[in-house]
Parts: sequence; structure tokens; C-alpha cells
Amino acid sequence: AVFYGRYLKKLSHKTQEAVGDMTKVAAESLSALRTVHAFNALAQEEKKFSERVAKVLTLGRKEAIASGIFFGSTGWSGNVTILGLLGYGSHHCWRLDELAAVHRLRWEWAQYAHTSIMRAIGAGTRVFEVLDRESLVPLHEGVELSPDRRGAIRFEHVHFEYPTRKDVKILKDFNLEVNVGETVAIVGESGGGKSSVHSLLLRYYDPNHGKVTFDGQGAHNTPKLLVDCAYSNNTDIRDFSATSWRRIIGVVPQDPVLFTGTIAENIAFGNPEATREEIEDAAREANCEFIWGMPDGFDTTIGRLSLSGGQRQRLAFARALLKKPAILALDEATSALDATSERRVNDAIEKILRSGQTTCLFVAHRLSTIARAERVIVMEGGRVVESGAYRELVAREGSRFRALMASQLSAVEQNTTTGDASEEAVEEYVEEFDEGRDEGVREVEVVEEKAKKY
Ligand SMILES: Nc1ncnc2c1ncn2[C@@H]1O[C@H](COP(=O)(O)OP(=O)(O)OP(=O)(O)O)[C@@H](O)[C@H]1O
Repeated sequence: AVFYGRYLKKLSHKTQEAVGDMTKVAAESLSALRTVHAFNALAQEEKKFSERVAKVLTLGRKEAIASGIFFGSTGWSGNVTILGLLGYGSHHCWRLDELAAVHRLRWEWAQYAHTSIMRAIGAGTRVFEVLDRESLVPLHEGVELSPDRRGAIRFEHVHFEYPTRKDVKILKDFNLEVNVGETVAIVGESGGGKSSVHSLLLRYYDPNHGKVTFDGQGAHNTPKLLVDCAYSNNTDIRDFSATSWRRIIGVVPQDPVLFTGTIAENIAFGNPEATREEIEDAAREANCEFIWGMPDGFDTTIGRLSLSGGQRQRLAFARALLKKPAILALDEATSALDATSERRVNDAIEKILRSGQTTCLFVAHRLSTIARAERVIVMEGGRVVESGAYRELVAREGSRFRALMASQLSAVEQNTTTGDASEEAVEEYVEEFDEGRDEGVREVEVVEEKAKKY
């Protein structure tokens, strides 16, 4: 018992660690399931989890063998003793209930084993229920899309509600066309369904009515705001396999998720074959200069929250850019970033937008980001109510965009509850922005200069 105890103590410690590690991997992957899907990293995460499970299993087996030997031998000697006692007792014992007590002891053991088995079956049933669940969006069915395809994206009369909240219509006849290389910012009230547009684009869900299409033929000089969908050579994105469709999209979510591992591993998430050079290029492009200042650079191990909000966003940018995506879906962080981080994030956005290679559909909250888009669309009541260049919408008398910005301004800058801001205040806000924009462009040039030295 002493030797077994010592061995078990060591083994338990290791098992606890391994179980902790396994749970962490599962929790990280499950809580970031959208990111995992967006980067087609399901197989990678499954492999990571399987390795951890295998480790727990090996330790569990060792413990089972050790306890098998220990309890087997002690049980065997115990049984031999009891049998001996029974044999001996039957000669000497005249009271039947004494023998029955020994027998009852055996029976209780059998009951205990039975309860444990039943408990395991109960827990196992739930696990198998989860394992047997089929995704509503099949991952590998459909046409394989080549990763270098570029094309216009169209939302055609899309109606959508979440399966868990069928009574709330999120999108109602939503129509939008984004051409190749175009940058479109979606703005609107909080909770108006902007991020849901991304969810449909990435096929986390499919529309209830209408469709999202992709036209791999090239750019169109068609009207920007799609009213009448009279297109012929576009393909419903449901016809592509979800994995190959997601391969051409780079995603930067509102609250980017990091995984326990090195910075390089995080940038190469879903792209494990990427070379160090490619990783560094992506980091440079995304203004992640802070990595070079870290003690182990790209090999620095990070946890889920060990970087600041702005750094996390830029790292997520680098991760998205490494895919060299045809489409970039960016959901701007609503949480306040400090001024430097915000500028660095905006510079990174600016660089990508200026490249003209990538079609960008981004959900924007800050004026400084919105104004960087070629076209701004305003969402209200689940549909597009206004579309145009930033300057056009700002200049348009009584535009919804102006009203939206005015209420934002009054909420953010004047901190009032009235929701009204004067026209002058809006102009002032816009002027302030223009100064910031020029500064931003200069900043990008300085950074690019610096980047050459990395
Ligand atoms: N997974 C979900 N299941 C059910 N309802 C959801 C889900 N995700 C979002 N919603 C609801 O859908 C509506 C639109 O949400 P969405 O995130 O698209 O808005 P948003 O315009 O991006 O908001 P914000 O600007 O605050 O990020 C909200 O009312 C939200 O509560």
C-alpha cells in the first residue's frame, strides 16, 4: 500500500496536469468555434485535442494497471481470507446471520459496481448525443472553390433570423453587392444586424430566404446598391464546399481570440504549413511591430488574454492576411482602444485597403475607419437604407448617416442622453477626422519605412 500510494501520488499529479491541459484545449476551441471554422482549423484542433486525450488515456491506463495489481492482489488475498474464514467458520459458527453478514458485504460491492456502470452510461449517452450532431452547414459537400478566385459578392433579397430566436427578424430583404477589390463599410445602430451579415457571408448560418452569391468571373461595373437582382452567372455560396469558401475569406472578429501557444503559432492558426518568412511578412503588413520587441519575438508564448486589445486586433489581422484572402471580413472592435493602438489598427486597415487586391466588407463603428471605405452602407430595420461614398453621405442633407454620426457624437463626445447634436458639432467632428486621416497616411509611410528595417 505504501509503494502503491507513492506511485499513485506522482501519477495523480501528472494526470491532473494532463486533464487540465486537455480541458483547456477543448474550452479554447469550443469557445472560439467560429474562428476555428473561419480558418478551417477543425482538423488541426481535433488533432491537438486527440493528442491531449491520448496523454490522459496513457496515464489513466497506467493508473488502471497499478490499481488493478494493487486491488486485485489485496482483493484476492481478502477473498482467500474470507473463504478461509467461511470454511473455518462453518465448522465453528452456529449462527446463520453471521455468515449472512459476510455474504451481504459481497452483494453491496456488486451494487456499487452496477451504480458506477449506470452512471458512466448516463454520462456517455450525452457525449454521444453531442458527437452525433450534424452541422446544419455541411463542411465538405459541394464544389471546391479554387483559393485564387476573385469575384463580386451579392446578398440577394436575404431574410434571416437566428434558429434560436425565430421570432426576431434580423435581416429583411437585405440587398448588397460588393465588387472585386471594393471596400464597403456597414454602419448602423447597435444590434441592427451588421455582424449577422458577416455570419451569413462566412456561412456560420444560411439565409432563411434569398441567397448570397459569388461571381468568380471578375469585377462588375454594375450599380452599387442592388435593387433588382437580374444576374445570371453568379453561384449561390451554398453550392461551394464550406471549407473551400471559407478558405478565401480572412476574418478579423470584433473580439479576436488567441490560443495558448507562441505568437507564430497564433498567426499561422489554420495555416500550419506557413513559413516563418510568410508569418513575419503578415505581421509586418498588420503593423505588429510590438512582436519584434518581445523577449522571444515570434516564439513568445502567449495565453488568451496576454496581449492588449489593440495588439490582439493586429495579430488577428496578421492571421487573416496570412491567408492572402480574396475577401476580408472585418468587425471593428467596439471596445475603446487607446489612441496609439487605434491609430496602429487603422494604419493596418488603410494599408490593406490601399492595396486594392482584397474585397473588404467591414462592420465599422469609428468614424476614422468608416471614412477609409470607398462606400458606406447604412443598415436600418434589417435592410440597407443608404449607400454612398463617405463624403457624399456626410454632405447629404438629412441623411440617415449624418443622423447616426450625430447621435454617436452626442453620445460619445457630449455624453448627453438627448441623442441630438448640432450640425456644427458634426462638421467639427468631421474636420477633426480629416486631420486625423492625413496624419494616418503620413504615419503609414513612416511605418513602412521602419518596417524595411525589421
Ligand atoms: N447567435 C445568436 N443567436 C441569437 N440571436 C443573436 C445571435 N447573435 C446575435 N443575435 C441577435 O441578433 C441581433 C443582431 O446582432 P448583430 O450582432 O448582428 O448586431 P450588430 O449590428 O453587429 O451589433 P453591434 O454593433 O452592437 O455589434 C441582436 O439583437 C442580437 O441579440
